[in-house]
Amino acid sequence: MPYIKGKGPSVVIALGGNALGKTPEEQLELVKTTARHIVDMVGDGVNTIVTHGNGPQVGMINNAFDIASKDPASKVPVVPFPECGAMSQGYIGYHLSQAILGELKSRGIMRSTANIVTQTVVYPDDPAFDNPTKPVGSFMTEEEAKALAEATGCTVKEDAGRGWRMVVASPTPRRIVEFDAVKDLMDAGYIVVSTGGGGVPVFERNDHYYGVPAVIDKDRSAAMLASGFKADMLVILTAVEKVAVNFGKPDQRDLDMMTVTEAREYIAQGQFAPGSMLPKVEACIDYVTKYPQGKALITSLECAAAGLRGETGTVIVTG
Ligand SMILES: Nc1ncnc2c1ncn2[C@@H]1O[C@H](COP(=O)(O)OP(=O)(O)O)[C@@H](O)[C@H]1O
Ligand SMILES: NC(=O)OP(=O)(O)O
Repeated sequence: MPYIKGKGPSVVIALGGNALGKTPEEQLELVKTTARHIVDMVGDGVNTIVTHGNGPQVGMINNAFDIASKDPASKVPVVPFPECGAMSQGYIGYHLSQAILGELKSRGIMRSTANIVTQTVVYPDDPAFDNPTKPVGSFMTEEEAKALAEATGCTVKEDAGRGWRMVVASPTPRRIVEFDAVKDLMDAGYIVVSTGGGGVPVFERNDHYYGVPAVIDKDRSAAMLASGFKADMLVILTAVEKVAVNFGKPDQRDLDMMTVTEAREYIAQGQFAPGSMLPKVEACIDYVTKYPQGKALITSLECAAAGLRGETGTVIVTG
């Protein structure tokens, strides 16, 4: 089916960490595979917005500037955290866009990409600012993490049984500043890479925006975009094909479908790990609650195209 601008179904995709890798070199290689799966999924018929995480990347950029700026000989200035967030969006978007363009071209699909460095309004009184929870940067041992906290004053925490990381506040996204521009580009047929890392968090004061040192959960921002656009689907791509109950236990059971009521029951039972699967399920609940005609899908990058065809993954619907 040839692509007809604005006529196909619409999808907001949220890419997890396994789609990007941890270093620029690794990312440049991994995004080729990511782009193949994205184009398999949305090819020439789907209106698409691609959002992505930035935890490892914003931490890496922040760390590099932090260390360099402490050495007077380097003449590297102090670079604030929101600027690091914007840099992470720019560099990840550049890699993704390059890879998607290459994939489209190799298949003869006449579409293009557009990257938008996006700002997301958050509220100053958000309680998240009193309790940093969002892991950024690379994993460390407990000793390394505590030494970093001692040296820089940052907060460090254990991340879902996988090691220690620096953590920053993760406020609730309230509004995407560039929402209209993203919509116009999507309607014009571009595959839009937007709201990376959830968008750079900003406070809005007297008609101006001010960057905030925090990282928004990208799945929550993706859900807000999807409900705002009344997108037909929110697709959260991570490292597992399906969401499970009793995850990692001998009696693990993979789920094909959950209603919002069932998802809430599983959350109450503690089935989804905070900091990993829980925010994804919550984002899906948020989207289908605000836009009940929508369908949310959680699956792996490899299963993305099959998931969109309804063949696999976990679907979350209203009810
Ligand atoms: N109930 C569950 N079902 C499936 N996966 C789960 C569950 N609880 C925790 N997980 C873990 O959550 C991971 C997804 O979270 P995370 O790695 O933080 O996401 P991202 O892909 O956005 O980086 C899965 O790969 C899986 O290891
Ligand atoms: N911003 C964000 O959610 O990044 P990660 O997915 O890398 O944690």
